[in-house]
Amino acid sequence: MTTLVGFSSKYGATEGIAERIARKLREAGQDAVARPVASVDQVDEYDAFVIGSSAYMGSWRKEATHFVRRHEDVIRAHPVWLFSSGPLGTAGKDALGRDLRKESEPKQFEEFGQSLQPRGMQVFFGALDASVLGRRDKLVRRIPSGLELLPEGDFRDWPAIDEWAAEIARELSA
Ligand SMILES: Cc1cc2nc3c(=O)[nH]c(=O)nc-3n(C[C@H](O)[C@H](O)[C@H](O)COP(=O)(O)O)c2cc1C
Repeated sequence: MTTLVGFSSKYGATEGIAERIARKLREAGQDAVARPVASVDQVDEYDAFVIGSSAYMGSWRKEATHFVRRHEDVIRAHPVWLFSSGPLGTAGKDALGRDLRKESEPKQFEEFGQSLQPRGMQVFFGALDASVLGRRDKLVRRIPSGLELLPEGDFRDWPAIDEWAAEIARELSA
């Protein structure tokens, strides 16, 4: 039984999360590989799916959305979990006191929550290195409150990621 941890990552933060999940699954005795979704053509060889993308402007990256839509019939016939990497900073709540991870759910969680009936959908804090951002992303950070919403740093919560991977491993071996 092989699990695909398929990811879309613009600057590497989500790739790191996907690699970590795959490693934790392997350490728990599961066969798991992390692959960029853009490099996966055939999904028939996988028996379970963990699919994740970073979120930009409230949305998963296009290649992740297209991947899921293209392989929806196969994916939904197997155990599936979705994750998104996005919110930045150390606060758990936004300026209005709302749960930041809940507010950072990409719109795809609603669509694929319905179509795939995933066993879990999880938002993880992400990472941002301003020095590697493309021109447009740099400009977005310059809009009013852009720097506040998109602070620089690595906010990935490894214990939370490990715990989620352990939960998946437990379900897969049940
Ligand atoms: C221009 C820009 C827009 C962003 N928009 C969002 C967003 O709407 N929601 C969110 O949760 N994170 C947002 N982020 C944060 C990224 O999703 C986060 O840095 C993520 O971990 C990057 O992962 P990647 O390197 O794998 O692409 C944004 C970051 C940038 C630079």
